[in-house]
Amino acid sequence: MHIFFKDVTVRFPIYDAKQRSFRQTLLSAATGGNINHDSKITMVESLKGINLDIRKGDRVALIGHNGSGKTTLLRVMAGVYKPDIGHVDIQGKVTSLLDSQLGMDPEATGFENMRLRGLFLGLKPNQIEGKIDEIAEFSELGDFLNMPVRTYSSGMVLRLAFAISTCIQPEILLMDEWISVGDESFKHKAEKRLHEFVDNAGILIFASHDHELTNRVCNKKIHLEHGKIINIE
Ligand SMILES: Nc1ncnc2c1ncn2[C@@H]1O[C@H](COP(=O)(O)OP(=O)(O)OP(=O)(O)O)[C@@H](O)[C@H]1O
Repeated sequence: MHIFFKDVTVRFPIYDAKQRSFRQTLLSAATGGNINHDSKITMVESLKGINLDIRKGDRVALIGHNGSGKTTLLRVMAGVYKPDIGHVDIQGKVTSLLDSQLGMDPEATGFENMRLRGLFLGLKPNQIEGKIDEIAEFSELGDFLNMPVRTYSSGMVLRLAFAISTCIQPEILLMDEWISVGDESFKHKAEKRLHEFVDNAGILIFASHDHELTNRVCNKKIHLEHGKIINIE
């Protein structure tokens, strides 16, 4: 089990308002699309030459100011973005809590979503049935589990997503700053479950602005600034 990054760079093209305007698109179509604005495309480099070697048992905090590249890095690990330059090698099954709505059907109930996400996580239907009670209990959502997920608050969706995603032992768990969401008692419960997960030796990657929390949970801190790693401690 490992996460290995070699000189990873991720870029996003930024289109200015002029290029995006309807009039410009029409004009471009009317001239056979010959007006080329490529030279005006600005690229933002979200990650610049990132090198990482993360191994089994590592609990890693990604630390940095807004826009330093934490989310982009997590999304590359989750396979959402491919590097424009460089190479990524991930050994192990990645479970991501980056976007709790991802893989949830808002029209389906909490119970139905447990089954859906369970399948998505690679569980067999009978394995999922065996976990339903535990997930329901952990989520503390009670009767809401019979209601469509669109009626949930964002904290409730997160509880459900966390309960489902951690009902199996994930190998690599990616999280955004979700832990600050939810009430105190749920936070403690979630943290206890995370400790159990880490004790069973997986990899945890965690973006956070909360120093006290990262000191308690993580054994490695990666400091990012303007898309670059400035320090690993
Ligand atoms: N899809 C995108 N299109 C264009 N630029 C992007 C995109 N995603 C990220 N960026 C840019 O990349 C940089 C890093 O963003 P990222 O979201 O990774 O930062 P972050 O450290 O997670 O910030 P925060 O703490 O605010 O969540 C920022 O300058 C951002 O504007």
